This record gives sequence, C-alpha cells and structure tokens, in this order.
Amino acid sequence: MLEIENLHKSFGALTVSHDISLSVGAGQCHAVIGPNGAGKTTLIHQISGVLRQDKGRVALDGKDVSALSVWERVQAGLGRTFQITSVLPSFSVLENVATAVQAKNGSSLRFLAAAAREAALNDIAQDILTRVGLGARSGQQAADLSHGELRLLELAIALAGEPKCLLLDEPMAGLGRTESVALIDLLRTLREELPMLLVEHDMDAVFQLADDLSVLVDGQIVARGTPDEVRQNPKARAAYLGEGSG
Ligand SMILES: Nc1ncnc2c1ncn2[C@@H]1O[C@H](COP(=O)(O)OP(=O)(O)OP(=O)(O)O)[C@@H](O)[C@H]1O
Repeated sequence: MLEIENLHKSFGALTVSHDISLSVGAGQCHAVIGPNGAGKTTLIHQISGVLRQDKGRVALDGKDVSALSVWERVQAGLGRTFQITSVLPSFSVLENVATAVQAKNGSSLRFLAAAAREAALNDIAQDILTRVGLGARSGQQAADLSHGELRLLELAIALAGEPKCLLLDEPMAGLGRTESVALIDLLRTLREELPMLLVEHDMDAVFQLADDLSVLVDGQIVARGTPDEVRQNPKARAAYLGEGSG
C-alpha cells in the first residue's frame, strides 16, 4: 500500500536519510524506531510531503506521490496524525471531525439541501467519534479535551479523510498509562483494515502493534524484521535497545 524507495535527504553536509526503502502492506503496521536524532521525523516529513527528498520515491497504492504537496497526498489517501496538533480549539469536537468529513465528501453531498447536508456530515462525524471512543464528547469544545482525548480527536480527523494508509508520528507521546493502553487497543483494531506506518518511542506500543520493524540509526536502516527478529538482532540491540552487541 505504501512504498518508500531509496529516499535520500541531506541538510548541507549532514545526510539524514541514506537511501531508505521500506513498505507497508495491506493490514500491516510497520514501525520505525531509532534513537533521538536518527532521522525519523525527517523520514515522516518526506513521506507526508512536508519535506522534499533529494532522491527516491514515495508510492501510495501503486501511484507515485513523490511530487505531490501535503494536501494532495492527503487527498490521494495518505492520512496522518501530527506531533503538533491540527485541531481547531474553538470548534466543537463534532465540528472538527465534520469539517474534515466535508473536505473529503463535500462534493458528493452537494445535491442535498443545506440542513440535510449538515445532518449527513454530522452523522458520519459522530460515527467516527464513537469509533475512537469520543462519542460522548462530541458537543464539547475541543479546547476542553484532555491531552489524550486530543490525540484521539486527531485520529478521528485523520479517519474522516478515509485514508488508504495512516502515518502515525509518536501517537503515544504525552499519554498516561491508561490512555496508552486504550489507544494501542484502538490502533490494533484499525490496523486490520488500515495499513499504518508508526514512528514511536514507546516500545510497549511498538511491540504490540508492529508486524514489521525498521531500526533507523544515523539515517540508515540497520536492522529490520518482525519484532521478535529485531529483539534478537545484535545490531538493533547495540544501537537502540541499549544492550551490548554480544
Ligand atoms: N531543517 C533541518 N536543517 C538541518 N538539520 C536538520 C533539519 N531537520 C533535522 N535536522 C537534523 O537531522 C537529524 C535528524 O533529525 P530528526 O528530527 O529527523 O530525528 P528524529 O529521529 O526524529 O529525532 P527525535 O526522536 O529526537 O524526534 C538531526 O541531527 C537534526 O538536527
């Protein structure tokens, strides 16, 4: 579903992505882990279109999206959650999601009268909110949500775009234990129908969610495989898991 081929990016003399290739298949979660400064954010930014790669290619569902803008990639089906929140704080929770539903489906609902269109958008938004566990919070102003609820709202906004693949950039950041467990459960359910590329520091989340793992160090993938394979890989243990290579 998502294919990254030989992505290469330098900032001046510093090469931050060295010919990175990886793929995310249908129904799969592929996680990228690595120490601070390894180049994870730079990689995600090239995939989402925030940064343009020097070389290489990003393809979504067989279509080359390398030259598209961020918004064009979202329209092509690349959903993403942001480390910096994309929520509109003065809007209600429902309005935040309904706005995203409208951006995706507005033209298909244009034949409806205004009131019916609004009801249809709200119904779709409410279903998505229920799915992520925020159904009871739809009338709240987004500014009143807790940090954990905001992360769920971001996810709901991403789902409203009906993505073919989801980029998750540190979704567990700042969550408490209970919230993390709930989000991991939700992502496990979503993974069945929505392939994901996950960048995450929380190893509990990574090992519970990932089918495939790539370990990024100094802009290069030094190990890859299933979580169990990576756990056993001396290079991965030495580079990231904080153990000796023996
Ligand atoms: N715009 C930029 N100009 C110059 N150097 C940059 C730029 N963006 C990132 N870097 C450098 O690229 C390297 C990789 O940064 P990046 O943020 O991608 O790492 P990361 O793995 O996401 O780190 P973290 O886990 O701390 O978020 C770092 O050395 C960083 O200082």
